[in-house]
Amino acid sequence: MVDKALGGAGLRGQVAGQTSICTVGTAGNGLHYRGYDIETLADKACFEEVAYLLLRGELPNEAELGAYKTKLKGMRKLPATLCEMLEKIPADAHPMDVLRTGCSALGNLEQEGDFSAQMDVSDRLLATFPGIINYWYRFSHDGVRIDTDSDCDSIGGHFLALLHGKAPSALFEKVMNVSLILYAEHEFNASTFTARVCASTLSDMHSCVTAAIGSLRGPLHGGANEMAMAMIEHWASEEEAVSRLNAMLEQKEKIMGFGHAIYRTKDPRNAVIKYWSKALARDFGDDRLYRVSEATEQFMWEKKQLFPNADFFHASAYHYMGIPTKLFTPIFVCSRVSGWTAHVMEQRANNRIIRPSAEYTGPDIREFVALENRA
Ligand SMILES: CC(=O)SCCNC(=O)CCNC(=O)[C@H](O)C(C)(C)COP(=O)(O)OP(=O)(O)OC[C@H]1O[C@@H](n2cnc3c(N)ncnc32)[C@H](O)[C@@H]1OP(=O)(O)O
Ligand SMILES: O=C([O-])CC(=O)C(=O)O
Repeated sequence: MVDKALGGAGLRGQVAGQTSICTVGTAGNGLHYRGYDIETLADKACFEEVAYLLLRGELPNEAELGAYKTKLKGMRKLPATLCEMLEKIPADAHPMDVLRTGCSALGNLEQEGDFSAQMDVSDRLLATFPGIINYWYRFSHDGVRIDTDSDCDSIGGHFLALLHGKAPSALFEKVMNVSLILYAEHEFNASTFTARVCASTLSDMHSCVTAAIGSLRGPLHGGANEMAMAMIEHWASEEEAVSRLNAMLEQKEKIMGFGHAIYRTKDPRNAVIKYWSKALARDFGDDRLYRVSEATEQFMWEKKQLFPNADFFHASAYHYMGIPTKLFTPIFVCSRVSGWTAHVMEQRANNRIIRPSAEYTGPDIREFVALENRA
């Protein structure tokens, strides 16, 4: 029986399993990866260090980090067959579908088999996702067959290098690094829970991640960063933002990039990405989007006590770095795959098939009526 006090809809408040990877909102509004505070990680660590922490349980020392970055760099090349498949996907496909297909295709070409190489499979996905999405994007949009290797040794820098065909500025590489850290992990969110349900059947890693990408795609989850951009990009001023928001709320529309299933007063990732969005606005030389975003934040708090989640200021930040809006959510995948695969391995290590019960609301037991006798 669902505990009504916990607000059963959406399984809110129910403990659905154990994890040692992450806590969300336990210390008020805090977020910790394996005990480390998110703000400290975003300030002092690089994304590869954080991925290592999530996947292996401890921060690497200098030699371990160097070796890990070298390993990931050496895993970037895509199989030729995968490139051929990506070339067949049309330019108007949804980029999250491209990644979902790319992940699934890789699972055919490089089958996981038994789980003994699960760490290498996880690293391979982490290393190849920037190449998969950018190979498709550059081929379908620019007619270019890119080399999915780049000289950048950070995953964030590598993503931008593939997209723009040149090494990113130090500022852009730093912000990508911060962004990937912020997005890497978030306990039992919808996509991670999807991955764990799939893992609990003892399915392979590629199936778990493919399923998770499907869940992240939706606008109530990862897709919100793109929807936020679509909302703010046409607003010329703070005044226009406020009048449009008023109209949207009157129509009972949801404001994308606001609210959260767990946090009640703030999302700790917001202040971090907001800071970097402001720095990027200065660098860009036009802060309209940033000002409009700040006005939206202030209005939403005053009017609805709703705060920006991780997605909202990512919209302006990514835009300032010259990233097309349709690639926003795929970047989330390039990061969150570290959390998903860590959860799959954790589920496998202490598994019982996830199979909750349902409260039945259909008709009582009734007699079957033969087809010819039905009204
Ligand atoms: C990285 C991430 O995945 S973060 C989440 C990204 N998603 C978004 O930004 C989409 C917009 N936000 C939302 O749809 C929701 O806030 C969710 C999906 C994130 C959380 O949903 P819930 O847990 O159901 O929200 P919650 O129970 O706190 O909602 C309380 C009330 O606030 C309203 N509300 C919540 N978010 C919003 C919003 N963004 N805009 C307008 N109203 C909102 C709800 O409609 C609800 O109103 P009601 O009681 O009249 O029905
Ligand atoms: O935890 C959630 O429900 C959504 C979220 O913020 C995330 O996955 O990063």
